Amino acid sequence: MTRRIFEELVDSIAENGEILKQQVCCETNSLLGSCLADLCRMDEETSKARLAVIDASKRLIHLVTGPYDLFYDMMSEVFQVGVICEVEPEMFGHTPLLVLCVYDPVATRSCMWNLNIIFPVASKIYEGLKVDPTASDNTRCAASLELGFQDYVKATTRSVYYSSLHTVRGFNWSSIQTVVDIGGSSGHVSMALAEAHPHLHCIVEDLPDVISGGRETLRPTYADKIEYLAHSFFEPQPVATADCFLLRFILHNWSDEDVCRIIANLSQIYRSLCDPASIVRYMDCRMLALFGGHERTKNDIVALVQGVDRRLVWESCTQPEGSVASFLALQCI
Ligand SMILES: C[S@@+](CC[C@H](N)C(=O)[O-])C[C@H]1O[C@@H](n2cnc3c(N)ncnc32)[C@H](O)[C@@H]1O
Repeated sequence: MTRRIFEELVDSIAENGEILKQQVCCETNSLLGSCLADLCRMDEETSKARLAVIDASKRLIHLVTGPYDLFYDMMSEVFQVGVICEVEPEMFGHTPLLVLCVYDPVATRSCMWNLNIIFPVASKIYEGLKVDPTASDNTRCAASLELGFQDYVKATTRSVYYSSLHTVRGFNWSSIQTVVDIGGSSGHVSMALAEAHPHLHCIVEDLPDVISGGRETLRPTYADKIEYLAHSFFEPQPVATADCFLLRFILHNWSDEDVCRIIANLSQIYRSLCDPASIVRYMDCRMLALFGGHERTKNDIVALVQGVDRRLVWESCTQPEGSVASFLALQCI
């Protein structure tokens, strides 16, 4: 179909162009202006041929260049992004932003992050708002729906390897009165501890939003056993009288430098850690890919801790059977 129209247009231009050519040849140069429209003695046949050439040429341009209006609409969308602009009518050029992206690797990566991560996630905002119109539940936000990150976390924490029962059973809690559950989230580990060891007083520390969520949902049975404290582990530890600081799945997504800052903010440390096993190596890779952090062996931790405070000395390491993590006990001498 397109081929037939193309051939008809080319033939029409050739045929009518021939008629125009004859007229042009009859004119003396002095009478011919800057274009054929200026032909002074144009008879009816020539006039028709001229209009036919104009019409066929326009249609041929559209056929060869594609639907220009649609193309222009699409370009107008691209203008909004700010990387291409219309330098002059129908002439497109790069903006300084695009030039920056070409020469600055940080700007390029930032654009790629937006294109690969943010834009696909943002496309799920509508679905997220349909299930959670207040947009207050991060398990149903666009990122969770698109990337399934919360499901991944849920599935991991549900597995037996990560069970809080290992924390409950794997350590001799009888000598401890007060435990600070650093980065304790909504307090699920403290609840398991309080249930199994009723003498324990647990203080759950986490970021303010997490703490207010935990406080609101705490069951009355735990009211006198668990308290909540909004605190960042990058600030000096406010609870000076605790017997034990529990850091469960806290250090592994931070760099050595950050881990040193976290440790330096504590006066005594008890840290659960496992010896390298295949599951830990797997976790190690995930921490590296997601946060630039990594899992640490007993020796890694001891070296880090000693670098921060030489009074903190290695006491014991026990790995509850079936647990991915171990208890690493360090004592302040
Ligand atoms: C991987 S979760 C571990 C939760 C809990 N300890 C467990 O074992 O299931 C890490 C926790 O650290 C908290 N967190 C992140 N940055 C923090 C900070 N600067 N200060 C205190 N808590 C923080 C997060 O809100 C989250 O609850």
